[in-house]
Amino acid sequence: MSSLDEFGLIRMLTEGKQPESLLRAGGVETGIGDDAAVAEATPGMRLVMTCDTMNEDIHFKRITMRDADIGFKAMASAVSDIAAMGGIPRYALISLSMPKGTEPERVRSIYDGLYESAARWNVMVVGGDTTSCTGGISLGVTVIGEVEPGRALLRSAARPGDAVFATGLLGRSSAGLDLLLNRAIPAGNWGSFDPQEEALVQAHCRPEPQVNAGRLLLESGMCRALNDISDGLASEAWEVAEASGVGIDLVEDRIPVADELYAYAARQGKDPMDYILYGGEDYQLVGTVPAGQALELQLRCKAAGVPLHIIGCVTGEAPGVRLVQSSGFLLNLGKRGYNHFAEEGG
Ligand SMILES: Nc1ncnc2c1ncn2[C@@H]1O[C@H](COP(=O)(O)OP(=O)(O)O)[C@@H](O)[C@H]1O
Ligand SMILES: Cc1ncc(C[n+]2csc(CCOP(=O)(O)OP(=O)(O)O)c2C)c(N)n1
Ligand SMILES: [Mg+2]
Ligand SMILES: [Mg+2]
Ligand SMILES: [Mg+2]
Repeated sequence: MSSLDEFGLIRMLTEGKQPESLLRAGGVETGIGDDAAVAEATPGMRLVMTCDTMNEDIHFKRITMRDADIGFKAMASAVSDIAAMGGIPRYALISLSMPKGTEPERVRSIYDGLYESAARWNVMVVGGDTTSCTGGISLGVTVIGEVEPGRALLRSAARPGDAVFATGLLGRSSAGLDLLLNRAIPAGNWGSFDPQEEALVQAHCRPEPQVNAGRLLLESGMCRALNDISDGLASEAWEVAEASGVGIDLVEDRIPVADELYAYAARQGKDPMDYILYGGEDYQLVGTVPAGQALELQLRCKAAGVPLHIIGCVTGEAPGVRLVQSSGFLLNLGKRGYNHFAEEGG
């Protein structure tokens, strides 16, 4: 980072990435360059606010993600929390910390990915903060969005008798991570993955937050609770169960397993459910709908091209999550998922 000072660096990373006309159309009055950003709030809407951080060696390593993927995924994971509220993402602030001596090319690529992700979900990057640090790279993304008053989809809204659903396929990101860690080839030089492996790697490096699904679920008026899956299905279902004061039964035979996950898990001698329940970083949504409306919601989602799988039900049991196994055995699932402060790290 020798040839650039902090301000030159910020300019290099952000200048011209989102043209003035786009920012204006997106509601930005004052963007990057002043003490703070000023942007429009849609009259009558509420703000939805969230942040997520990606740290080197915790969320990514040189062998697991290309630099552009890091930026893409940092934005995607924050947008996912807006999606999980049924909100519309609008603005983002980026907090970048990196060790002195980081190659400018590296951060430039991270920002390419960040802006690619921002464009995808129509998010205006309005500011941030850049600092040096002693560890690895850290990228924090704050996203501000909007939602109709009183309509946000909360973890606490599940009721006994609801059906439990998940959008899309789970466990693939975690299997992709497993694959990348086992191969231990520097990111960008992979080259040798077969198409099924490539799909797992893609799920890990380029997750797709379910913004359209979240909006559809809110607008349907049928969805009760909603949560995004960052730490694994078991952990996120537990969050809904505890916040709502209900039990959740997941039915193993109803949880879809992607072909590529099935094949990879079989090769590893592992159960695909381990990736699905405890892996995380899928950024799909898990939620509940009154059972009598589940089919209607499913049809409405299908018509909009949003997959919705009914994977279980909400019970009046004490808060907890159980798996109805294919054998019929009822297994109590631990709160286990990715845990930053677990002894073994995760
Ligand atoms: N350091 C913190 N200070 C204040 N609030 C926090 C902090 N970390 C997390 N939270 C809040 O705690 C809640 C749960 O956070 P987290 O588990 O990270 O959410 P998610 O998994 O959906 O990203 C959120 O409301 C989040 O804003
Ligand atoms: C090198 C590496 N090791 C392990 C993981 C797995 N991992 C790291 S953080 C995480 C959970 C999601 O991150 P978190 O910061 O907890 O997101 P949040 O729940 O706050 O959205 C997972 C599964 C990874 N992505 N990369
Ligand atoms: Mg978090
Ligand atoms: Mg979340
Ligand atoms: Mg999150």
